[in-house]
Amino acid sequence: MPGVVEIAAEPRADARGFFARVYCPEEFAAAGVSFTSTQINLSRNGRMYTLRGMHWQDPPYAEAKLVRATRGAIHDVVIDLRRESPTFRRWIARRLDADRANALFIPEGCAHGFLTLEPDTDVLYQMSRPFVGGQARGLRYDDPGFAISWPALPAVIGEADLAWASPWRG
Ligand SMILES: Cc1cn([C@H]2C[C@H](O)[C@@H](COP(=O)(O)OP(=O)(O)O[C@H]3O[C@@H](C)C(=O)[C@@H](O)[C@H]3O)O2)c(=O)[nH]c1=O
Repeated sequence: MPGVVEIAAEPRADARGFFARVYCPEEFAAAGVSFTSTQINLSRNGRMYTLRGMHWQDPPYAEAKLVRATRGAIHDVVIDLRRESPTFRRWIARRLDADRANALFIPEGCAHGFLTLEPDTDVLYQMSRPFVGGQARGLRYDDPGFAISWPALPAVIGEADLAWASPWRG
């Protein structure tokens, strides 16, 4: 999907564990990803199969984000909502886990959501712009127009995420 990039860390392991650089704007730019973060958000998810999504914001509040699990693991999903994109309306999924320290860069114009794959999973987002309330847009994780294949049904999901209009007619 154009502009969506999985970032693999290069952990240097020793007797203590590992060390990995996980965010480097210069290296990202060299790989064609223009991204600097202004805010960092953390969500804690107690139960396995907690679902959050599918979220985005429209211009002028559109956000790019760099997402990772810092504890546990997630099944991370991106839907391309950019009309000019060759993958408009398609979705992709990646497993992100704390042990591998991998991350997904999600550009503006894409919906994002995840399902936790372990209990007590923490998800860290680096955001391209400061949060502006009241601008959240969303569609249902099970919207028939997208038919996302999830590894399990959600055990926990917020009321707001169940209330998005379905099917999405954006
Ligand atoms: C997203 C966000 C929420 N909030 C507030 C609003 C609300 O009171 C509380 C919880 O917000 P939400 O219910 O929207 O949180 P959540 O459902 O976890 O929203 C997140 O979902 C994932 C899938 C994303 O991609 C994120 O960008 C974000 O949209 O935190 C902030 O203060 N800053 C923020 O950046």
